[in-house]
Amino acid sequence: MSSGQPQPALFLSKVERRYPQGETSLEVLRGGDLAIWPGEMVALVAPSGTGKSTLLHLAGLLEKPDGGEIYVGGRPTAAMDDSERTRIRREDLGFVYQFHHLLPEFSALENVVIPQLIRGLSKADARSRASQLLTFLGLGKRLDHRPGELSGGEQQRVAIARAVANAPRLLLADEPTGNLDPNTADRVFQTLVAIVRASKLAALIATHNLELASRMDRQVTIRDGLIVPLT
Ligand SMILES: Nc1ncnc2c1ncn2[C@@H]1O[C@H](COP(=O)(O)OP(=O)(O)OP(=O)(O)O)[C@@H](O)[C@H]1O
Repeated sequence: MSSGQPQPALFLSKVERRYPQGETSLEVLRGGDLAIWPGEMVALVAPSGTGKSTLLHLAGLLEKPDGGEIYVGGRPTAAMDDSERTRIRREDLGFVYQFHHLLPEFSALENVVIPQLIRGLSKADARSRASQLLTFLGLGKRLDHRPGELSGGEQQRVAIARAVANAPRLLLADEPTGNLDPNTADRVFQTLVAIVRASKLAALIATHNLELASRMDRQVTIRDGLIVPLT
């Protein structure tokens, strides 16, 4: 892919992934394509065991495909070494998981500041951005609370702020509200959509919740190892 042209935030091209299974192998992805453009929110809705986590791990450069290529912002990643992949993960990708994985001994604000310091921002700029993001997500009065002093929905909103703090190209989320009760899930999901829209990010969000998925621009599934529109 050439630079200069508009590029998808993420392009999985003919991606293959198989796992050894006894003397044969289990083909989870068999050459699927998926392009996600800047500003686009795509839901990944697929039955258990069809390869959602595998796909998210590949898109997050946590695993390498057995075939095909993964482009992030137009850059091919298959031949990159580990340090380059780590840099892309830190600078271009944001992650939200079902369980928030916040640092328990640090405040909400510090949890959002730390990734920005690792990225090289000044402490003052990082604190100002963290405070803005958390306020946008409705946590302006909770900045100094530690995760253990926050509700589940509040913790997940801190995790969302942390994921977008470095202005990634692409947000990857695996069941981001799967651990919350339906009302809290709905509210957290609304804030997730709001912040992705406000930041004009691209997002790939795996969810079992069809109602939440329907609020995104596009829904895809995995069928027979290929990534296809959900119908
Ligand atoms: N490291 C591995 N080694 C062997 N098989 C694996 C490995 N990881 C996943 N698999 C298999 O690949 C298939 C896809 O797994 P994956 O975790 O991607 O599914 P999923 O759609 O995310 O499922 P769920 O919704 O239940 O989390 C499953 O059959 C799983 O057993």
